[in-house]
Amino acid sequence: MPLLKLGIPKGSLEEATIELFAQAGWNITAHARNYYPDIDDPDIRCALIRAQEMAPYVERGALDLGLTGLDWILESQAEVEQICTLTYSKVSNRPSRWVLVVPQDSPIQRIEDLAGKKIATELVGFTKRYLAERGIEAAVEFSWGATEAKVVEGLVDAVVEITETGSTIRAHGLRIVEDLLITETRLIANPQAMQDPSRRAKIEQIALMLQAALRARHKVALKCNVPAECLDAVVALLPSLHAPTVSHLYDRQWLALETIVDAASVRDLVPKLSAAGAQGILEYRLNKMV
Ligand SMILES: Nc1ncnc2c1ncn2[C@@H]1O[C@H](COP(=O)(O)OP(=O)(O)OP(=O)(O)O)[C@@H](O)[C@H]1O
Ligand SMILES: O=P(O)(O)OC[C@H]1O[C@H](OP(=O)(O)OP(=O)(O)O)[C@H](O)[C@@H]1O
Ligand SMILES: [Mg+2]
Repeated sequence: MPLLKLGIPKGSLEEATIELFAQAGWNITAHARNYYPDIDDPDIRCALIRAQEMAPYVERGALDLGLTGLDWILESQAEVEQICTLTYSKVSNRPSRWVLVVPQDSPIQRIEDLAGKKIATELVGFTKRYLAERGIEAAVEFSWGATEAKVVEGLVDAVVEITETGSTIRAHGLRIVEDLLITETRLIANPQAMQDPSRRAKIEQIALMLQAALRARHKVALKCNVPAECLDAVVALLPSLHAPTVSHLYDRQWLALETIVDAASVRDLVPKLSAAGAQGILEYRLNKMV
């Protein structure tokens, strides 16, 4: 098959993306001084590309496939096929938000109060369109970064910035006026590449495995042994969607129970299972969930 040209986002998403590929089954090794990381799949050639430039390169076919944020796909207005959403950011498995922020004591309370004001952002096109759709006339200027500092210094009236954990906004003592966009990582493909059966198959394989790896991060497997007389009480505690597998132990008075649950529910669930008579409770991490 022809080599599939894959763009890995350089910058904020780089580490998290390489980690996700590793969990999905592909080892990518970045090198300090070149932008062509190795990948242990002879069908794929990798390139490190800025998230901001990913969609235009995928649109024109310089890359068949790439990962970038929804924010930069919208900003570039590139025509690419969005294969799937992969909800992870720089440090978490959650989306990030582009927000309008002002100093705590600013008179700006609502987005409409921006009329006649000056705003700095890296996401200029999106912000201009967002304001135009609401009939708000304001000056939007490009910021090369460290954007929060500009509103603190009074260089502009407001900034539109991305926030994930909220720590940068807190550190600058800023106030969020409005959410403009919830963004998460997307897998995007060149439309012609999707017409080619062998590249399409490879893209679908990658999409399936990346989604399976991400899904598994939110779930765990639970195993326990239950005396037969406690089985109904223990099963009643488990979420109904996840019907448990039940098998007999050598001692027929005991049953082994296995199920998949939300990782976040475990700290509440395990004490309840124990109180209902479950013993030898084990929790396993999962690597993939299809
Ligand atoms: N915590 C985060 N901070 C910034 N961007 C993030 C974060 N989490 C995810 N992203 C996504 O990463 C992409 C931006 O990454 P990129 O590395 O190109 O910009 P950057 O983080 O501003 O780079 P730089 O390190 O040069 O400031 C966007 O699609 C954005 O949605
Ligand atoms: O809500 P948080 O988790 O604090 O993350 C958001 C911050 O991270 C990014 O900064 P980056 O590291 O890209 O620096 P930059 O401002 O120079 O682009 C972004 O521009 C915010 O400043
Ligand atoms: Mg930045």
